Amino acid sequence: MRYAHEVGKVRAAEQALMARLPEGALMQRAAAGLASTCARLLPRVYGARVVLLVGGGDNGGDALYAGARLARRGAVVEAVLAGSKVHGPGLEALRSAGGRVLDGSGQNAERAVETADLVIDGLTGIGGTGALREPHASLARCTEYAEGVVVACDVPSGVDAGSGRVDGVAVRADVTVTFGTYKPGLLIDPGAAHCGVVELVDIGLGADLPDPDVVAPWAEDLRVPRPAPESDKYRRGVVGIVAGGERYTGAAMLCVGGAVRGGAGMVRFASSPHPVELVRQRWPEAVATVIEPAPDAPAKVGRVQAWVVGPGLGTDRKAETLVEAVLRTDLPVLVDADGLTVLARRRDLLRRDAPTVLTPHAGELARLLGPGTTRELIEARRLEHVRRAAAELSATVLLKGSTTLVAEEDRPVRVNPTGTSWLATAGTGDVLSGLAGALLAAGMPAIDAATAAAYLHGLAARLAAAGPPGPDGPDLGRQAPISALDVVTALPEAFRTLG
Ligand SMILES: NC(=O)C1=CN([C@@H]2O[C@H](COP(=O)(O)OP(=O)(O)OC[C@H]3O[C@@H](n4cnc5c(N)ncnc54)[C@H](OP(=O)(O)O)[C@@H]3O)[C@@H](O)[C@H]2O)[C@@H](O)CC1
Ligand SMILES: [K+]
Repeated sequence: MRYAHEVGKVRAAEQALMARLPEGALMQRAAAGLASTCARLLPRVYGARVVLLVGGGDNGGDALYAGARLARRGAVVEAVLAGSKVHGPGLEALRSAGGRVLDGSGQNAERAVETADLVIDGLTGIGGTGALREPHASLARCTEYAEGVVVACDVPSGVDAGSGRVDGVAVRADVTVTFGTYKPGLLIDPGAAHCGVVELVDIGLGADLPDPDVVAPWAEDLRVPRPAPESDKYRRGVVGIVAGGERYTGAAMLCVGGAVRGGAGMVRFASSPHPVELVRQRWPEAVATVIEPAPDAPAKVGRVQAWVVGPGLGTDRKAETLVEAVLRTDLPVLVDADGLTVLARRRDLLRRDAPTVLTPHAGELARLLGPGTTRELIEARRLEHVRRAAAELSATVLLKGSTTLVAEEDRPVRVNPTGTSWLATAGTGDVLSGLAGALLAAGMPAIDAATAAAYLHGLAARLAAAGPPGPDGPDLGRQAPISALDVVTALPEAFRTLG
């Protein structure tokens, strides 16, 4: 698991620790970690050309002290100072070690950045707010043309450490060396996409840090239920899916596919005649039943351990009757797609005792949260909105997007680390809801089922997009377009990667 803390909590922990340490000791720990990563990234420190981009705060101080350490090992270190403020003792240390200062305004600085063997970005760290101002923005921009390695100090400048938001220009680092704990913005896009490889340097904050605000699981943190020899199909979990209609059948097919390949002991599918016929043909392992939109519909389907309702269902009165009927059961229910649109006008249906999982994209969440919230606002501040949704809707909320987030009230938000840009294609959401429904039916707690489903779904998409693995595994650098059905097909391979 990678743990991330909000900026305020990082500062509080730093304060507490600093009070027990000699002055400047913490910054020296940070600078030592940064310098040692830089030294590892360079073929040879002696004679290497290193450029420091230095802002006016402590982030610039870290860069200056790290530069001084590299200069003492024989690197040729030049600092470009952004603005008139600078960390005085850090600059003094660099100068004493033989480093020099370049004029930050001219083409000199740009050329130095472009041709250096390594650039350290120390413009802004956790103290950066809003879009980068000049000359920071221009300096950040010229790192795009850097031929050498770009290493961000703590946070790529221009990325909001607390949320991952990027307003305007931000440094795109090859490596980010972060101190003490991850910051949420290093795990959540668009910020996460600017970090490259993130290295965490232990500066001793551990005991002073509270519980994390955000966590990102690794494969080994996820446990999916594995059938024991004595498990029959009922014990493995039966998932009921209410999806599709006479006009839209694809969503139902994909949702059932996600559930079948998601390890459900049995899938019970219920809909109107046409989708039922199609599901029988494509997924003979599912038990498909024609239902009328009536309050007793769930009882007619047979016994299940969890429900999925919504994909391709439509949003009319009939759909509303079915969503209501399913939510009135005392079983875990996952609501997706059209079901969420229905819920936006019937939030009263969310008052229930059994777990409810909602899987909206930003547009659907905007409708659910009501007036004043737009899709754009949610896209820009995903962490804040997924938390708010979990609290206001009393549900486990999985917010889909380039970084999928899973939130439950009073728990750290989970960040999904898998996925690919090719996943943003029609029908993949239906696969996800079927898969998550299967895991819910297997008895996983709602937040774990949603987290594991997002992980497996994103991994299956990556495997499908990368094609058959070569001798070194899947080549993720050469991905191709995929369909939602390809994701279904790749699910078994994704399951095999989990312990
Ligand atoms: N505390 C500790 O013990 C430890 C802290 N550590 C390090 O300190 C870092 C935090 O340092 P910090 O608090 O000084 O803030 P920092 O990230 O340098 O940014 C402030 C500067 O940026 C500027 N600025 C802001 N926004 C801007 C914008 N949009 N565009 C342009 N400029 C902008 C702002 O200017 P101002 O707005 O004040 O004019 C000010 O000059 C942390 O990330 C870690 O690296 C480590 O050494 C471990 C121990
Ligand atoms: K930085």
